[in-house]
Amino acid sequence: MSGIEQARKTAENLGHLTGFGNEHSSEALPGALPTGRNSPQRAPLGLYAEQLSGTAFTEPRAANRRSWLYRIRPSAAHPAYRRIGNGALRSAPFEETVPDPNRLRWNPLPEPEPGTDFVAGLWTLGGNGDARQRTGMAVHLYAANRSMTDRVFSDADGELLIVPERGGLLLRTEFGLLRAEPGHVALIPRGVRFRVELLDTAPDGGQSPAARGYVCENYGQPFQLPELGPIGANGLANARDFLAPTAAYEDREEPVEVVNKFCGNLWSATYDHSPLDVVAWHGNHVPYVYDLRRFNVLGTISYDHPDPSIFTVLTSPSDTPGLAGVDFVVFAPRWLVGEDTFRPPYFHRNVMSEYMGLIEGAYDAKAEGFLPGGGSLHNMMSAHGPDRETFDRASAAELAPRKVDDGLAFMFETRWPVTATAQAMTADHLQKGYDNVWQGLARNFRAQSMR
Ligand SMILES: O=C(O)Cc1cc(O)ccc1O
Ligand SMILES: [Fe+2]
Repeated sequence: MSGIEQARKTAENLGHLTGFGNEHSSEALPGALPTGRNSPQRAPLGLYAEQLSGTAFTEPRAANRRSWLYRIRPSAAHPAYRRIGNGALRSAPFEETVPDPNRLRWNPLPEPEPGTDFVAGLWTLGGNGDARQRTGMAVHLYAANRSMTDRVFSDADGELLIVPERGGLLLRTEFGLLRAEPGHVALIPRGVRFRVELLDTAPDGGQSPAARGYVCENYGQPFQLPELGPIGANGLANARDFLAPTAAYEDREEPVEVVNKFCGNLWSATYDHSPLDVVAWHGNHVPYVYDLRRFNVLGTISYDHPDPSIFTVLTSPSDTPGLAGVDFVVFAPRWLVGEDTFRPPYFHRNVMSEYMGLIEGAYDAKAEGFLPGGGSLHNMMSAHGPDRETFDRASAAELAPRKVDDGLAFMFETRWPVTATAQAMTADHLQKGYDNVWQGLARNFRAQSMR
């Protein structure tokens, strides 16, 4: 059986625990989880107890994230970490280029070199804040053609929201296994070790595995569900649709490299066993997947185009109420029924900065040039909105109810401008002439109303 077939078979029968932010618990062997206490004098089955804290011990209950792991060896049993090359991964603070007010758009990443795994395939577009201060975010893309085998990755700098665009992923984590297909998002919390195996070959009939997508690295407060306010008790991303893994462990006494992203750099230490050796766990600092097609899209049933905050799946709050460090927003299939309304996204200038990506199909504000696997960056106050073709079409369209179901787009919307990396500004796949999509918008002004 090929690696892909094996991974597929594994991915097909995974158990899950449901619910966002729950105090989950799971054991791969009966009796592995201690009852009534976290740290018994001797943990069951000769396991080591270890707490993994994603928030300060003292943060309020509603925000507090931690898990207890019961593992074959404690994580502490490892030799020194040594620096390794960062590849195309960059980190905040982003100072390679001057923040750019221009609207920027990229085509998909070029095909990776043969033998590129998920970690080697990470390519940073830009970001903001400071990893050392646990503020801000980074936008990464990935393109991989090989499963990780004898190494695992973890990110001390932040949580990773993985948005597959091409090819399914099997995520083997300390907490168990998750499957993330295009159209799903997967979240790996800060510090959690994981290995990425690829589940698909390239769509062109190629034999080699292929995976491509986006990653929002969130240095700030963990993503949470947005408040619902007057929407009520249900809607948007429903908590029950978030799936956490059930415990599954590797008992491998052989060298496994742990690649640790720490304050912007990659460090490596080789354990003499697999650190995915957690037999039981409980807590709420856990990885999860969410199927974006489960998003309960709310919008106008009268007139006007609501602000896209209505499409927020997850938000990382800042210390200022209502101001997100970063929001993850999805443009999912939905009906448009607004009367006397310009239905696509309006022209706007926004204090927040918007990175957009496309998982499949097309996006309703752009007639051409915004491609699956590509992305656009509309930084703080940069003027953008529908391209000329979209404006002309939508201004003349007959306003019958219309289903928009030909694409799945998303946005990382962040409080601070995104400074691009040098590689992003010099990349061949940075589009030239993006400004032209707004050229030729006709002057329609008449001093006298025709109504
Ligand atoms: O396409 C964009 O720019 C994202 C976006 C979508 C929308 O519906 C309203 C505002 C906005 O920034
Ligand atoms: Fe926008």
